[in-house]
Amino acid sequence: MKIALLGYGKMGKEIEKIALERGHEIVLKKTEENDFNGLENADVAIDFSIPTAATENISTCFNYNIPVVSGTTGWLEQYDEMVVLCNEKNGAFLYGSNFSVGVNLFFELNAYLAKLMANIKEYNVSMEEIHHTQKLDAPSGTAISLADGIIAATDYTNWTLENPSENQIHIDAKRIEDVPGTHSVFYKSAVDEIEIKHTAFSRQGFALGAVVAAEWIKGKKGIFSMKDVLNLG
Ligand SMILES: NC(=O)C1=CN([C@@H]2O[C@H](COP(=O)(O)OP(=O)(O)OC[C@H]3O[C@@H](n4cnc5c(N)ncnc54)[C@H](OP(=O)(O)O)[C@@H]3O)[C@@H](O)[C@H]2O)C=CC1
Ligand SMILES: O=C(O)C1=N[C@H](C(=O)O)C[C@H](O)C1
Repeated sequence: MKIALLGYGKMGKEIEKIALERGHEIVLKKTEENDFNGLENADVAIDFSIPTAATENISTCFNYNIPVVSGTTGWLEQYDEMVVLCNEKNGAFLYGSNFSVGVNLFFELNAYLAKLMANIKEYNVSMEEIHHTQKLDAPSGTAISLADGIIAATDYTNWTLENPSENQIHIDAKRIEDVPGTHSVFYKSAVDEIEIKHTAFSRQGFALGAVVAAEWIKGKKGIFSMKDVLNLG
């Protein structure tokens, strides 16, 4: 398969390594410095760029009729716009705040726990995410997905990075050198605490998941998520 990499930083390079190992070819390495030359030859594009570049990258793929998998975080207020555009162009689009199998299972566990806790008012929920110091967005896309999972099942209405009111989920976003990504969800009462936690040891799991998603989306049309790729229902 011919792959266009939109973003060739820490993730782009890790994805390249895994894509080559799986027999794919890289036809474009897009950064801030170059243009989309080569995108026309791709079977699929993988966008891991920066928040301000994601929508241009994704919409350009729709214009070229190339299926696109995006893992870039920090641009989600424009997600609905991209969905409309994808449908207008009869394209294929898959966004994932986190492509690792482990985190996608963690999303399911989080949703299940939130459902269990929905009517148990003794517990307050909060979250922590820890990432490397180069990360541009806070909270992480993964933390937002986890918060959305809790909001869907409980009386919590939104998340905040500081001073939560009663119906807000507090997310503590920490930046520590070289941490690939750690997410925890806490339910605390006066007498105890339940914690669920996912720790990434490297970027390998994110990158493998993105390549598997790219292999999966080739030849498809529509809007997808990692739930579809991993058959999580
Ligand atoms: N969904 C997931 O599983 C994961 C998502 N991420 C997300 O992926 C994104 C990238 O992360 P990471 O690789 O660590 O970041 P890096 O900062 O290491 O890389 C970003 C890359 O984007 C490039 N870039 C800048 N402008 C453009 C543009 N206009 N078009 C295309 N590329 C551009 C940069 O180019 P230049 O070098 O020229 O500046 C650089 O190559 C982030 O949003 C991060 O949150 C990260 C890990 C996992
Ligand atoms: O920027 C990162 O590095 C990561 N970003 C994603 C996010 O914002 O959730 C996924 C992962 O945690 C690493």
